[in-house]
Amino acid sequence: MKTALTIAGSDSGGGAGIQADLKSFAANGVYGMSVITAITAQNTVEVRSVQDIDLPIVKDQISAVLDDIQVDAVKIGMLSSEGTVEVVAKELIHYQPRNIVLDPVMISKGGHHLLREQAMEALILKMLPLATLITPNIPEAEVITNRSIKTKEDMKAACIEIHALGPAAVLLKGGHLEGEPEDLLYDGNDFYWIAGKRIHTKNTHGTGCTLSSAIAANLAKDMPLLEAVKEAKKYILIAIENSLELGNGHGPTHHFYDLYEKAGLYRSR
Ligand SMILES: Nc1ncnc2c1ncn2[C@@H]1O[C@H](COP(=O)(O)OP(=O)(O)O)[C@@H](O)[C@H]1O
Ligand SMILES: Cc1ncc(COP(=O)(O)OP(=O)(O)O)c(N)n1
Repeated sequence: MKTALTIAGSDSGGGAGIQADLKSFAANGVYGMSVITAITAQNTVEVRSVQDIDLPIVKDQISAVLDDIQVDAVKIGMLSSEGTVEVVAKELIHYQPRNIVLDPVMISKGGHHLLREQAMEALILKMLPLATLITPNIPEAEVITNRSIKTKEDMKAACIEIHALGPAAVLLKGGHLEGEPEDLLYDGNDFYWIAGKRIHTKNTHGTGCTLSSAIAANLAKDMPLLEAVKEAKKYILIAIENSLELGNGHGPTHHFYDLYEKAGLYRSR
Protein backbone atom coordinates (compact mmCIF):
# COMPACT_ATOMS: atom_id res chain seq x y z
CA MET A 1 0.00 0.00 0.00
CA LYS A 2 1.24 3.49 -0.82
CA THR A 3 1.61 5.91 2.06
CA ALA A 4 1.40 9.64 2.76
CA LEU A 5 2.45 11.74 5.72
CA THR A 6 0.83 15.01 6.75
CA ILE A 7 2.83 17.57 8.73
CA ALA A 8 0.18 20.02 9.90
CA GLY A 9 -1.96 21.42 12.71
CA SER A 10 -4.85 19.68 14.44
CA ASP A 11 -8.37 21.12 13.97
CA SER A 12 -10.55 20.03 16.90
CA GLY A 13 -13.64 20.59 14.74
CA GLY A 14 -12.37 17.94 12.30
CA GLY A 15 -12.89 19.98 9.10
CA ALA A 16 -9.37 21.14 8.26
CA GLY A 17 -5.76 20.39 9.23
CA ILE A 18 -4.57 16.91 10.18
CA GLN A 19 -8.12 15.58 10.45
CA ALA A 20 -9.07 16.63 6.89
CA ASP A 21 -5.74 15.38 5.56
CA LEU A 22 -6.11 11.89 7.03
CA LYS A 23 -9.69 11.60 5.74
CA SER A 24 -8.59 12.76 2.29
CA PHE A 25 -5.68 10.29 2.28
CA ALA A 26 -8.02 7.42 3.21
CA ALA A 27 -10.62 8.36 0.62
CA ASN A 28 -7.89 8.60 -2.01
CA GLY A 29 -6.57 5.15 -1.22
CA VAL A 30 -3.31 5.67 0.67
CA TYR A 31 -2.22 4.85 4.22
CA GLY A 32 -2.04 8.11 6.18
CA MET A 33 0.37 9.16 8.94
CA SER A 34 0.70 12.44 10.83
CA VAL A 35 3.14 14.84 12.44
CA ILE A 36 1.26 17.41 14.53
CA THR A 37 2.85 20.86 14.56
CA ALA A 38 0.20 22.72 16.60
CA ILE A 39 -3.13 22.09 18.27
CA THR A 40 -5.92 24.50 17.41
CA ALA A 41 -9.10 24.83 19.47
CA GLN A 42 -11.30 25.33 16.43
CA ASN A 43 -14.84 24.81 15.19
CA THR A 44 -16.78 25.79 12.06
CA VAL A 45 -16.95 29.42 13.24
CA GLU A 46 -13.56 30.32 14.69
CA VAL A 47 -10.11 29.41 15.93
CA ARG A 48 -10.18 30.07 19.69
CA SER A 49 -6.60 29.29 20.61
CA VAL A 50 -3.42 27.66 19.35
CA GLN A 51 -0.76 25.68 21.18
CA ASP A 52 2.42 25.01 19.24
CA ILE A 53 3.96 21.60 19.78
CA ASP A 54 7.46 21.69 21.30
CA LEU A 55 10.11 21.57 18.58
CA PRO A 56 11.88 18.39 19.82
CA ILE A 57 8.52 16.56 19.65
CA VAL A 58 7.92 17.81 16.11
CA LYS A 59 11.38 16.54 15.15
CA ASP A 60 10.83 13.20 16.88
CA GLN A 61 7.47 12.63 15.17
CA ILE A 62 9.12 13.12 11.78
CA SER A 63 12.07 10.86 12.53
CA ALA A 64 9.89 8.20 14.19
CA VAL A 65 7.90 7.84 10.97
CA LEU A 66 10.68 8.26 8.44
CA ASP A 67 13.18 6.01 10.27
CA ASP A 68 10.70 3.16 10.09
CA ILE A 69 8.09 3.49 7.34
CA GLN A 70 8.34 4.08 3.60
CA VAL A 71 6.74 7.49 2.90
CA ASP A 72 5.57 7.98 -0.70
CA ALA A 73 4.41 11.59 -0.31
CA VAL A 74 4.45 14.35 2.30
CA LYS A 75 1.81 17.05 2.61
CA ILE A 76 2.70 20.12 4.66
CA GLY A 77 0.03 22.40 6.11
CA MET A 78 0.00 24.72 9.16
CA LEU A 79 3.53 25.35 10.42
CA SER A 80 2.66 28.11 12.89
CA SER A 81 6.11 29.33 13.98
CA GLU A 82 9.52 30.11 12.56
CA GLY A 83 11.06 27.41 14.76
CA THR A 84 8.66 24.79 13.38
CA VAL A 85 9.41 25.84 9.79
CA GLU A 86 13.12 25.44 10.50
CA VAL A 87 12.83 22.04 12.18
CA VAL A 88 10.57 20.64 9.44
CA ALA A 89 12.83 21.97 6.68
CA LYS A 90 15.92 20.48 8.33
CA GLU A 91 14.30 17.06 8.69
CA LEU A 92 13.04 17.07 5.11
CA ILE A 93 16.53 17.90 3.88
CA HIS A 94 17.88 15.04 6.00
CA TYR A 95 15.34 12.40 4.89
CA GLN A 96 14.78 13.61 1.30
CA PRO A 97 11.26 12.16 0.92
CA ARG A 98 9.84 12.25 -2.59
CA ASN A 99 6.70 14.23 -3.48
CA ILE A 100 6.43 17.16 -1.04
CA VAL A 101 3.15 19.08 -1.42
CA LEU A 102 3.28 22.38 0.47
CA ASP A 103 -0.02 24.10 1.32
CA PRO A 104 1.27 27.45 2.65
CA VAL A 105 -1.47 27.84 5.26
CA MET A 106 -1.46 31.41 6.64
CA ILE A 107 -4.89 32.59 7.84
CA SER A 108 -8.07 30.66 8.68
CA LYS A 109 -11.43 31.56 7.11
CA GLY A 110 -12.31 33.30 10.38
CA GLY A 111 -9.18 35.49 10.11
CA HIS A 112 -6.94 33.78 12.69
CA HIS A 113 -3.20 33.71 11.91
CA LEU A 114 -2.10 30.08 11.55
CA LEU A 115 1.42 31.17 10.56
CA ARG A 116 3.02 33.96 12.59
CA GLU A 117 4.07 36.93 10.49
CA GLN A 118 7.67 36.50 11.69
CA ALA A 119 7.66 32.97 10.21
CA MET A 120 6.81 34.13 6.67
CA GLU A 121 10.39 34.74 5.59
CA ALA A 122 11.50 31.33 6.84
CA LEU A 123 8.61 29.69 4.99
CA ILE A 124 9.61 31.39 1.76
CA LEU A 125 13.36 30.88 2.08
CA LYS A 126 13.50 27.43 3.66
CA MET A 127 10.33 25.58 2.73
CA LEU A 128 9.46 26.70 -0.80
CA PRO A 129 12.68 25.32 -2.37
CA LEU A 130 11.90 21.86 -0.96
CA ALA A 131 8.43 21.59 -2.48
CA THR A 132 7.51 19.40 -5.43
CA LEU A 133 4.32 21.46 -5.57
CA ILE A 134 3.12 24.51 -3.64
CA THR A 135 -0.66 25.16 -3.50
CA PRO A 136 -1.34 28.78 -2.43
CA ASN A 137 -4.79 30.33 -2.59
CA ILE A 138 -5.04 33.87 -3.97
CA PRO A 139 -4.50 35.71 -0.63
CA GLU A 140 -1.50 33.49 0.18
CA ALA A 141 0.00 34.08 -3.27
CA GLU A 142 -0.53 37.83 -2.77
CA VAL A 143 1.48 37.69 0.46
CA ILE A 144 4.26 35.61 -1.08
CA THR A 145 4.59 37.85 -4.16
CA ASN A 146 3.60 41.14 -2.51
CA ARG A 147 1.35 41.91 -5.48
CA SER A 148 -2.40 42.01 -5.95
CA ILE A 149 -3.98 39.20 -7.98
CA LYS A 150 -7.28 40.01 -9.68
CA THR A 151 -7.12 38.53 -13.19
CA LYS A 152 -5.95 35.41 -15.00
CA GLU A 153 -2.91 37.34 -16.25
CA ASP A 154 -2.11 38.29 -12.63
CA MET A 155 -2.37 34.58 -11.74
CA LYS A 156 0.15 33.67 -14.45
CA ALA A 157 2.59 36.34 -13.32
CA ALA A 158 2.26 35.23 -9.69
CA CYS A 159 2.94 31.59 -10.65
CA ILE A 160 6.15 32.60 -12.44
CA GLU A 161 7.28 34.66 -9.45
CA ILE A 162 6.50 31.92 -6.91
CA HIS A 163 8.18 29.28 -9.09
CA ALA A 164 11.35 31.41 -9.08
CA LEU A 165 11.46 31.01 -5.28
CA GLY A 166 12.28 27.32 -5.70
CA PRO A 167 9.32 24.91 -5.81
CA ALA A 168 9.29 22.53 -8.77
CA ALA A 169 5.68 23.48 -9.57
CA VAL A 170 2.95 25.88 -8.46
CA LEU A 171 -0.82 25.31 -8.26
CA LEU A 172 -2.46 28.69 -7.73
CA LYS A 173 -6.04 28.10 -6.56
CA GLY A 174 -8.58 30.47 -8.05
CA GLY A 175 -11.43 29.76 -5.62
CA HIS A 176 -11.17 33.24 -4.07
CA LEU A 177 -11.75 35.04 -7.40
CA GLU A 178 -15.24 35.68 -8.80
CA GLY A 179 -16.72 33.19 -11.25
CA GLU A 180 -15.90 29.54 -11.73
CA PRO A 181 -13.06 28.35 -9.44
CA GLU A 182 -10.33 27.72 -11.99
CA ASP A 183 -6.88 26.78 -10.69
CA LEU A 184 -3.60 27.35 -12.54
CA LEU A 185 -0.79 24.79 -12.59
CA TYR A 186 2.69 25.95 -13.65
CA ASP A 187 5.60 23.54 -13.83
CA GLY A 188 8.25 26.04 -14.90
CA ASN A 189 7.58 25.39 -18.59
CA ASP A 190 3.87 25.19 -19.23
CA PHE A 191 0.65 26.54 -17.76
CA TYR A 192 -2.40 24.31 -17.34
CA TRP A 193 -5.81 25.71 -16.38
CA ILE A 194 -7.69 23.24 -14.20
CA ALA A 195 -11.35 24.02 -14.77
CA GLY A 196 -13.84 23.98 -11.91
CA LYS A 197 -17.53 24.44 -11.25
CA ARG A 198 -18.57 26.70 -8.38
CA ILE A 199 -20.75 25.02 -5.75
CA HIS A 200 -22.83 27.65 -4.01
CA THR A 201 -22.44 26.67 -0.38
CA LYS A 202 -20.99 28.22 2.75
CA ASN A 203 -19.69 24.79 3.78
CA THR A 204 -16.17 24.98 2.43
CA HIS A 205 -14.12 24.60 5.61
CA GLY A 206 -10.98 22.64 4.84
CA THR A 207 -11.10 22.80 1.05
CA GLY A 208 -7.43 23.72 0.74
CA CYS A 209 -6.33 20.93 3.09
CA THR A 210 -8.53 18.40 1.33
CA LEU A 211 -7.23 19.31 -2.13
CA SER A 212 -3.53 19.32 -1.22
CA SER A 213 -3.85 15.97 0.57
CA ALA A 214 -5.66 14.43 -2.38
CA ILE A 215 -2.83 15.63 -4.65
CA ALA A 216 -0.23 14.17 -2.26
CA ALA A 217 -2.13 10.85 -2.22
CA ASN A 218 -2.21 10.79 -6.03
CA LEU A 219 1.51 11.54 -6.27
CA ALA A 220 2.15 8.77 -3.73
CA LYS A 221 0.31 6.46 -6.16
CA ASP A 222 2.81 7.50 -8.86
CA MET A 223 0.42 9.59 -10.93
CA PRO A 224 2.16 12.23 -13.04
CA LEU A 225 1.72 15.75 -11.60
CA LEU A 226 -0.93 17.00 -14.05
CA GLU A 227 -3.07 13.88 -13.63
CA ALA A 228 -2.61 14.02 -9.83
CA VAL A 229 -3.91 17.60 -9.79
CA LYS A 230 -6.81 16.95 -12.18
CA GLU A 231 -7.97 13.89 -10.22
CA ALA A 232 -7.69 15.79 -6.92
CA LYS A 233 -9.75 18.62 -8.41
CA LYS A 234 -12.50 16.08 -9.23
CA TYR A 235 -12.26 14.84 -5.65
CA ILE A 236 -12.57 18.31 -4.06
CA LEU A 237 -15.59 19.01 -6.23
CA ILE A 238 -17.33 15.88 -4.92
CA ALA A 239 -16.22 16.68 -1.35
CA ILE A 240 -17.71 20.22 -1.62
CA GLU A 241 -20.88 19.02 -3.38
CA ASN A 242 -21.45 16.68 -0.43
CA SER A 243 -20.19 19.06 2.26
CA LEU A 244 -21.90 18.87 5.61
CA GLU A 245 -24.28 21.30 7.31
CA LEU A 246 -22.51 20.95 10.67
CA GLY A 247 -22.05 23.73 13.22
CA ASN A 248 -23.01 27.38 12.91
CA GLY A 249 -20.27 28.55 10.55
CA HIS A 250 -18.56 27.02 7.52
CA GLY A 251 -19.34 23.30 7.57
CA PRO A 252 -16.68 20.81 6.45
CA THR A 253 -16.14 19.04 3.15
CA HIS A 254 -17.18 15.40 3.20
CA HIS A 255 -14.79 12.54 2.45
CA PHE A 256 -16.18 9.19 1.52
CA TYR A 257 -14.66 6.87 -0.95
CA ASP A 258 -17.89 4.95 -1.70
CA LEU A 259 -19.33 7.89 -3.67
CA TYR A 260 -15.93 8.58 -5.14
CA GLU A 261 -15.72 4.93 -6.14
CA LYS A 262 -19.15 5.08 -7.78
CA ALA A 263 -17.95 8.05 -9.81
CA GLY A 264 -15.15 5.76 -11.05
CA LEU A 265 -12.40 7.81 -9.42
CA TYR A 266 -11.26 5.62 -6.54
CA ARG A 267 -7.93 3.94 -7.14
CA SER A 268 -5.89 2.24 -4.48
CA ARG A 269 -2.56 0.91 -5.67
N1 LIG B 1 -17.39 27.01 -3.82
C1 LIG B 1 -16.54 26.24 -4.49
N2 LIG B 1 -16.99 25.38 -5.43
C2 LIG B 1 -16.16 24.58 -6.12
N3 LIG B 1 -14.82 24.56 -5.93
C3 LIG B 1 -14.30 25.39 -5.00
C4 LIG B 1 -15.13 26.27 -4.24
N4 LIG B 1 -14.33 26.96 -3.38
C5 LIG B 1 -13.08 26.52 -3.59
N5 LIG B 1 -13.05 25.59 -4.57
C6 LIG B 1 -11.89 24.85 -5.02
O1 LIG B 1 -11.41 24.17 -3.87
C7 LIG B 1 -9.99 24.09 -3.90
C8 LIG B 1 -9.44 24.77 -2.63
O2 LIG B 1 -9.37 26.16 -2.91
P1 LIG B 1 -9.52 27.34 -1.91
O3 LIG B 1 -10.84 27.27 -1.25
O4 LIG B 1 -9.19 28.55 -2.70
O5 LIG B 1 -8.39 26.99 -0.88
P2 LIG B 1 -8.18 27.47 0.61
O6 LIG B 1 -9.02 26.57 1.48
O7 LIG B 1 -6.71 27.27 0.78
O8 LIG B 1 -8.63 28.90 0.68
C9 LIG B 1 -9.57 24.77 -5.19
O9 LIG B 1 -9.46 23.78 -6.21
C10 LIG B 1 -10.72 25.71 -5.49
O10 LIG B 1 -10.79 26.05 -6.85
C1 LIG C 1 -5.26 23.34 11.74
C2 LIG C 1 -5.67 24.03 10.50
N1 LIG C 1 -4.94 23.92 9.38
C3 LIG C 1 -5.31 24.55 8.24
C4 LIG C 1 -6.43 25.35 8.22
C5 LIG C 1 -6.84 26.06 6.97
O1 LIG C 1 -7.54 25.17 6.21
P1 LIG C 1 -8.18 25.48 4.80
O2 LIG C 1 -8.29 24.19 4.08
O3 LIG C 1 -7.42 26.56 4.12
O4 LIG C 1 -9.61 25.90 5.22
P2 LIG C 1 -10.22 27.22 5.83
O5 LIG C 1 -9.54 27.67 7.07
O6 LIG C 1 -10.09 28.21 4.69
O7 LIG C 1 -11.59 26.79 6.10
C6 LIG C 1 -7.19 25.44 9.38
N2 LIG C 1 -8.31 26.17 9.41
N3 LIG C 1 -6.79 24.79 10.52
